Amino acid sequence: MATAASSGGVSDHQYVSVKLESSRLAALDLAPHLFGSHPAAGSWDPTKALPMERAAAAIWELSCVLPSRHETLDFKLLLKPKADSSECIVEEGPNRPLGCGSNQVEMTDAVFKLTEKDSLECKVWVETEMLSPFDLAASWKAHQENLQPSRVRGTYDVVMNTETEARDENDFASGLELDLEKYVVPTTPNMGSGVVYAANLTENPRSLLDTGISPNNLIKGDAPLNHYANTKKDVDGRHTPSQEEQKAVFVDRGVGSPRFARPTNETVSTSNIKQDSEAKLGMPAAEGAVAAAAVADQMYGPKEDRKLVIVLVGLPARGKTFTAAKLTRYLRWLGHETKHFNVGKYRRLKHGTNQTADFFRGDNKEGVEARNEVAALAMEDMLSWMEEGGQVGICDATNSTRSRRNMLMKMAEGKCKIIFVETICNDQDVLERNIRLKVQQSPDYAEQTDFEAGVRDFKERLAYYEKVYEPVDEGSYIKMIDMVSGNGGQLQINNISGYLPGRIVFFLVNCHLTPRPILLTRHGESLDNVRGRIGGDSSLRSRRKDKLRYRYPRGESYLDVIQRLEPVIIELERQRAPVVVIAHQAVLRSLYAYFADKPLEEVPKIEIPLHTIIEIKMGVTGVEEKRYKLMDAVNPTAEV
Ligand SMILES: Nc1ncnc2c1ncn2[C@@H]1O[C@H](COP(=O)(O)OP(=O)(O)OP(=O)(O)O)[C@@H](O)[C@H]1O
Ligand SMILES: O=P(O)(O)OC[C@H]1O[C@](O)(CO)[C@@H](O)[C@@H]1O
Repeated sequence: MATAASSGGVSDHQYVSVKLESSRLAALDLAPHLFGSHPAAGSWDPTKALPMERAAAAIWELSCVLPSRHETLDFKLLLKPKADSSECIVEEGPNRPLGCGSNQVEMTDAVFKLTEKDSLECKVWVETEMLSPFDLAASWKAHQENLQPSRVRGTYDVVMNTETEARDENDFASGLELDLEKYVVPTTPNMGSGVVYAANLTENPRSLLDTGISPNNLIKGDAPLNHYANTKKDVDGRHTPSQEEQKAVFVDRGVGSPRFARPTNETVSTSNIKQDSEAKLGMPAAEGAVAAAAVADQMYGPKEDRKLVIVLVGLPARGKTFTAAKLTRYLRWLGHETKHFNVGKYRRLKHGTNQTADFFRGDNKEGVEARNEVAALAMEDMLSWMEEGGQVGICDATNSTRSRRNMLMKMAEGKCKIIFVETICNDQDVLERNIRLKVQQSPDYAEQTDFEAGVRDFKERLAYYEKVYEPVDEGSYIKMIDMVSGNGGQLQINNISGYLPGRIVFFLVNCHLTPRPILLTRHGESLDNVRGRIGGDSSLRSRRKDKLRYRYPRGESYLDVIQRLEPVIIELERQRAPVVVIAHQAVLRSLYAYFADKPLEEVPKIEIPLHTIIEIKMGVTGVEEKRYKLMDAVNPTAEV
């Protein structure tokens, strides 16, 4: 089993997307345009400015593909009255430069002077991303065929390098004859059908659910992430979740009511809790040399060190749930029984989804009690699960006061070790983007029809939290400070020791949010592939009984391969440029399982077809997948 990984190189074309948001613009009958120094952007001639497409009620966008090694381009936005486009209003301030190079998202305001007394402020996002060869090929082909604006990533794009139409044999783009869009194949609902709101995928609150109903029917973990992307229900295209979806999960027992007894009739599936002797001893399910270190720690450490609780800390919209979900995926992939308990999910279940900012006020005694109560319930559920064999529990809430953290520490005393992971972000642009994402995605705002009112409410909630926030300086902690601002940020650690905490620190220090594709593909079809043979002692098929753990004589099991690939996953997380991984199926299955969050037992069965490219897109909302099938395999049914 071998891995060949290379980064970047194939195409250094740059995809640029400019988005403008204004709730006033449509009513003013003004159409936003972009013009700039490049001939394709009108060479500063307003009459040749490029119109932006209306993407939503208050959003306009334009995307373009810039050639490799382009000169710095300057541009500006301008507004043209729909009735008389000769009178245009150019945005105030200096030109906006578009440099050549890295992936980044930038958010600034554009100010247009409508009259002497009236100015219009619009939010503007400029996102640049190194372009995958597939998107480039599709765009190039469409441009060649139609000489029309084509679509890349779902938005219209303009190909800027029109003057280089004369074909050059050495030019990558001109040599591509493949329209990869037509090779796109449907993918599994797991990653392929869009990103899912991460908090929905966390543990179902067992202590809050009535008996006799499957929790999976109650909380729809696969609900699409963006309310606005759903069936049009109102002017902004917001999706209002069905009453059933919201109400079925709502079991209101009143603020400050006594704790509920845990249902005697267990309704939560515990099938994935290991019942074998290994689990009872608190041993990790993972095998191989790396996991041996964890086993040693667990055998010789004090009892409470055998179980680990990671308590997230931070103001709202700081990436706590995002970080918790990522850590959960990583630890599970390494074979550690890990569960993510999101207190927001408990809160929504017990108190409904329509709480206003007032509920989160630090001086709202009832609200504080209610929040403490659901946090305690989540912690209790986590500790019970740990007694049943769980190894790492992740408690995801703001946990923003010392008294809340004391309560959690008391509950965990003598049972498990606690590490606080605090996410701090002071970058106003990142925060603004996060807040807007939250209002788009969170079930808290699913019924709010006025997007800006939702943003205001969330900002008010945030301000209440800021008033009482006490950063962590107690116990064992990892502080992630401005890790996504683009400048690298910093990680501060205090009182961290042991194998697993060490791995967690190393993982977190390598994670970032820069959008980039990771391309997975198998080697070319071999004669053995055609014959359906995998060589060696493959007919031993002991292997058939337990393909995940079976270790070939002098060889490896899938679990061994996963352990061996751990540094590759860290490297894929660390890289900011596109990466292509060409490898054998077992290696790709193991890597893919990480990104798609597949349970270990499924790894040996994951289908990684020949002649297919799996594009994994990592970005600010999580992981998405797209597949391209380039041709059929000679023997597609051959098991390898
Ligand atoms: N370390 C980080 N710092 C800032 N933003 C981050 C970080 N990690 C992820 N993000 C971004 O923050 C966005 C919002 O994250 P998330 O929903 O996890 O916030 P949260 O802190 O859990 O908020 P809340 O407390 O309101 O539930 C994510 O979509 C992601 O783009
Ligand atoms: O009770 P705490 O610690 O504020 O944290 C839980 C709360 O955090 C939030 O994520 C803040 O936005 C809410 O969804 C949730 O109710």
